[in-house]
Parts: sequence; structure tokens; C-alpha cells
Amino acid sequence: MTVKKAISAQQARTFDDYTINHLGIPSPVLMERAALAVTQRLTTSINFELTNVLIVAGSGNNGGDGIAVARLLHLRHIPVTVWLIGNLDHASEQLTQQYEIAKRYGIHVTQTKPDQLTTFTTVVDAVFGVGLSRPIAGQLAEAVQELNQTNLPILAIDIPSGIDADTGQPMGVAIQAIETITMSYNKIGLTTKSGQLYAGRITIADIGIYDPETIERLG
Ligand SMILES: NC(=O)C1=CN([C@@H]2O[C@H](COP(=O)(O)OP(=O)(O)OC[C@H]3O[C@@H](n4cnc5c(N)ncnc54)[C@H](O)[C@@H]3O)[C@@H](O)[C@H]2O)[C@@H](O)CC1
Ligand SMILES: [K+]
Repeated sequence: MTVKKAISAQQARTFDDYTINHLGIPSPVLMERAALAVTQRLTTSINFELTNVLIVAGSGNNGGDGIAVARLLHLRHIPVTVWLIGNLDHASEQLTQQYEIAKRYGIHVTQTKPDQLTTFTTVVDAVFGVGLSRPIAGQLAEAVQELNQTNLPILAIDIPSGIDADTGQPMGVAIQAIETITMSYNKIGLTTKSGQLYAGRITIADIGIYDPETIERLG
């Protein structure tokens, strides 16, 4: 199903909640579909050289999407490192689950900044999605700036980290992506000039999250 409307961060949360808690699609299923869509793009686009991939993951579900992508790349024998920069004391249930699975697959996950960021050939930005609620500061802001300075091609999951999903404005700092795969619906912020400058090429991936009206019309 392709839907053209753009939604707010609040709507994204409401539709997620409806799909998971009312319709009963388990959260890991949606996350796997998000990760499959990102992996499909990474492995088919000429923008990304997959010799050595860095996934930068926050502690929420956006980070969970990123770690799931790491697993799917690892299964294709693509060298991948996960740099977990979120605060694990505040990790979401989905992030923790993906992290535990990744460790069992022997995927390289580190909480320390890799020595030479420029040895990577592609970066996947999974730091923040629609859950960003305040400006990025401190070490997280430094990490975003350093990643931008590498000039490596960055694919952002859902929205470039640091971009306000409603206004498209950077909150403190924001990832400069060349591509963004946004989940289920476009986000209002990504329809603005500022949002588009940070997002690069935007693709909407249908991962099975819909608004209640769309589901009711099917009935
Ligand atoms: N529910 C699900 O299973 C799905 C989740 N999805 C992904 O999940 C994302 C939303 O996940 P979340 O709601 O967990 O949110 P995020 O992963 O965007 O991040 C939220 C976490 O970051 C913290 N935070 C917010 N702003 C911060 C800041 N400036 N500095 C430090 N910490 C900050 C919040 O307190 C929260 O712990 C979507 O964007 C999408 O990528 C999608 O894959 C669809 C399926
Ligand atoms: K992101």
C-alpha cells in the first residue's frame, strides 16, 4: 500500500501504537520489515559502498532498527560494526532485544567510538527517529558532528537524527544524510526545505503501519 500523506511525530507514535496494541502486529515484526527495507536499499543503491559499514545506534527503537540492519548485513557477509552511542540505562525493550540477538550472531557492537571513522565506507544513522524530544547535546552532538565531517555517505533510518520530525529544523545538530528511508508515511518535517536538505533522497517504506481510517476502509 502506498500512501502519500505526511504525518507528525505524534501521529507516527499513535499509528505505531494502533498497529502494535490494537491490531496486534508484534513490534519486532515491524522492526524487521523496517530493517529489510533499509538493507534492500543499501545493497542495491550505487550510493553505498559496503566494504566496511558503520551503524550508529541510539538507545531507542530507531537504534533497534539499526541493529537489525547490522544483522541482515552480517548474514550477507558484509563487514559491519555497531557503534552504540545511546545511554543503555534508558534503552527501549526493542533495542535491548536487538542488541542481545546481535551479540549471539557475533556482530561487533561497541560503545566506544571507533578509532578511525574514515576506514568505514558507509554509515547508517540510527541514533534518533521520531522520538527526538530535545536538542542533541554533549557527546551525542560531538558524534553527529564527527560523522558529518567524515563526508562518508550516510543513510538515515526514518529521519536524519537531530531533525525535528514536525518542523524539519535541526535541534542543535543533525545528521547530513544522502538518503533517508522513512517508515510507512512521510514525515511533515521531511516535506520542508530544511528537512529535505538534511535527508537527501527520501524513500517511503511500507512496513505495515497504517492509520485507523485506512484499515477501516479495507473492512
Ligand atoms: N515500535 C516499533 O517497533 C517500531 C519503531 N520504529 C522506529 O522507532 C523510532 C521511534 O522509536 P522511539 O520512540 O524509541 O524513539 P527514538 O529511537 O527516536 O529515540 C527515543 C529515545 O531517545 C531519547 N531522546 C530523545 N531526544 C534526545 C536527545 N536530544 N538526547 C538524548 N536522548 C534523547 C528519548 O528519551 C528516548 O529514550 C522510529 O523513528 C522508527 O525508526 C519503526 O521501525 C517502526 C516499528
Ligand atoms: K535516524
